[in-house]
Amino acid sequence: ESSSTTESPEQTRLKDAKKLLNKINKESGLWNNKVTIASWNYASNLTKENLATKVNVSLQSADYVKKMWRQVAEYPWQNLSDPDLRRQFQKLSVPGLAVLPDAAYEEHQNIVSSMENTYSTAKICEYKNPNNCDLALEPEITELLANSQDPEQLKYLWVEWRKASGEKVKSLYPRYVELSNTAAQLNNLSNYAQYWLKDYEADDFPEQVDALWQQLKPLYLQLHAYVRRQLREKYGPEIVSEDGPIPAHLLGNMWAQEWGSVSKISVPFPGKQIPDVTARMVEQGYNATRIFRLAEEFFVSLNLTRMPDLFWKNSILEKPNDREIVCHASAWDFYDGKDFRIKQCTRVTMDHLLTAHHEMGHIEYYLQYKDQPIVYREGANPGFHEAIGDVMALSASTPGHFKKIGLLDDDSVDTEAIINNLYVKGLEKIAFLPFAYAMDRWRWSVFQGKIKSDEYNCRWWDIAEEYQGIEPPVDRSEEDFDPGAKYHIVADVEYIRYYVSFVIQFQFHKALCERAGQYDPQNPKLKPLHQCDIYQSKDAGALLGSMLQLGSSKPWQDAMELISGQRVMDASGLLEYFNPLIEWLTAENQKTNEYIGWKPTTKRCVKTRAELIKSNKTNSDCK
Ligand SMILES: C[C@H](N[C@H](C(=O)O)[C@@H]1CCCN1C(=O)[C@@H](N)CC(=O)O)C(=O)N1CCC[C@H]1C(=O)O
Ligand SMILES: [Zn+2]
Repeated sequence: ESSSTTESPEQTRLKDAKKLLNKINKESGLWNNKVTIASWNYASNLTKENLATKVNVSLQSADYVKKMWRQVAEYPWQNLSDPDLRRQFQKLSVPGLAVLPDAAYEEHQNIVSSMENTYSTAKICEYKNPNNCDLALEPEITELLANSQDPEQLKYLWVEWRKASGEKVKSLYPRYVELSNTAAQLNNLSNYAQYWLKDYEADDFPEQVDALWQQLKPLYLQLHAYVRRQLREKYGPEIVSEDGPIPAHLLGNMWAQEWGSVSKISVPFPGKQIPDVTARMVEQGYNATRIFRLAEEFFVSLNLTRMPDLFWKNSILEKPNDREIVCHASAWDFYDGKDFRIKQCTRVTMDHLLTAHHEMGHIEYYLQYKDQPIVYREGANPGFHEAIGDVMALSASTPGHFKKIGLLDDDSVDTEAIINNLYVKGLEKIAFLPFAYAMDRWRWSVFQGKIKSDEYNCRWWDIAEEYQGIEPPVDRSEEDFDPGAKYHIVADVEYIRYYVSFVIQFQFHKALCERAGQYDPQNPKLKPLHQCDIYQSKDAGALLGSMLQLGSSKPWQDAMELISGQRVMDASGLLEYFNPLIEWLTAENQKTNEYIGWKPTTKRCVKTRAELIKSNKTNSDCK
């Protein structure tokens, strides 16, 4: 008999398309879950067996992805009338590394796992004590680097870590680059840099990033000049020059990516309180669970979703003492709408309290978009995912909030206290920008073939000097591989997402503060942006939640408009937040007639170490 509904051909096509997408969504959800479980098992117990299982499951999943990819390629989805269905098919048509031929995919998996394993298990000997060679990056080396004020010890830690990590993976990197680029080309993209940049849905995204840097660089130059002076007064002009780059080992962080540790020797008004709550956390008996419960309480106060029971059951919040794991903190989505975890070798410090908020921001995003199709269970762009936890921390780490939760006594907001607070925040947020930019400026050039494998290290230092104004504590050569001393390089994780996050998190902060009634754009002086705390604002939580629920179902420009009313990244939030600090630093640098910027480094980067030894010998001869 004739069909009861007079379905148009287009309606039939849409129905078929939805059926296909539902099938793929179910299957890919199951495969993602299996792969994530195997990856978690390896990352939380670095054994050969767990690696074999992880690679094996990844290969099986890749077989499914290739089949699905061919099915999508043969399906006429491009002219479907429904833009949302087209967007889902578009994302499915660029599945990533899994479309490499099996042998190549297995090799890529093994190379990245091997580099990450080397990094995660690397140990060095204690300074001046070759009997103890059991120092790991977390917590030992990180804490020594943050707290030591012995430049020779700092230099030792900086050099030894690079020998034990980057140098060890140097030989693997060219093949990783080659395989990654092959995978990109199979995805119809010219190279792996293009593959990473596709998630930002803007052909001019590198230009957008550079435009923001041009706007923010003046802030960085003022902070850099002031910190260089403080370090020169501390360590002397022999080590810290008046107008050159800053020696990287003195900045309290293995990669000079955030300089919070130097606040104690350089804060503008030493008599005034610094909002470093580490001591109070230790005094009050904080432990890992209490740190994460505190972070959770902030999200719940906004009426966002609390952590599921499974989160507390399955997460690893402390470094185990019976096995090797990847200690670098991370958040995990198991794609079943129920299982979400954090793995963090938590220490009782303010830095780890902020990291806990960062990681939980990822979990909250996973929870908010858990009912989206699998292809949309991502950030609006990767920078959005990195920003959420930090936005919470911008409120949770104000002196006013710390006082509210009993971690700080003096939350005075006189000018000097404000400058101190903004200085500590600036060492975390402003110092980070050129580091994050440099990370992918180097990698984009490597993937685009502009940096060859025989110049990896010296070009890395050219870029670090150009953007960060830092120099290595000792001469370097192409026998070193300093990029490989940073987690995201060995773990195949794109980094411009953090640069984007550190700009847009202030855009989000400003929008949420306004929605919370904590900030008036007509009268910003009433409650300055840097004192805003959105804690317990259900209105702010509702606005944020509505953006998070989108996942990547809409272009990020739509998500940005929903939360902030703008459709672009805009540094004005960051500039307004730090304005009092920049004015103070500029005036201070003028007073001391500080050289703003840096002249070329005198440190060398050459082909071989032999060249350095030879030239050092000739130098000492002629002295
Ligand atoms: C400490 C933090 N660890 C990452 C993060 O949380 O982003 C981990 C490792 C790489 C990706 N990742 C994840 O957890 C993802 N699964 C989250 C997601 O994409 O869903 C980190 O690396 N940070 C924090 C600020 C600067 C940077 C650094 O420390 O250099
Ligand atoms: Zn993150």
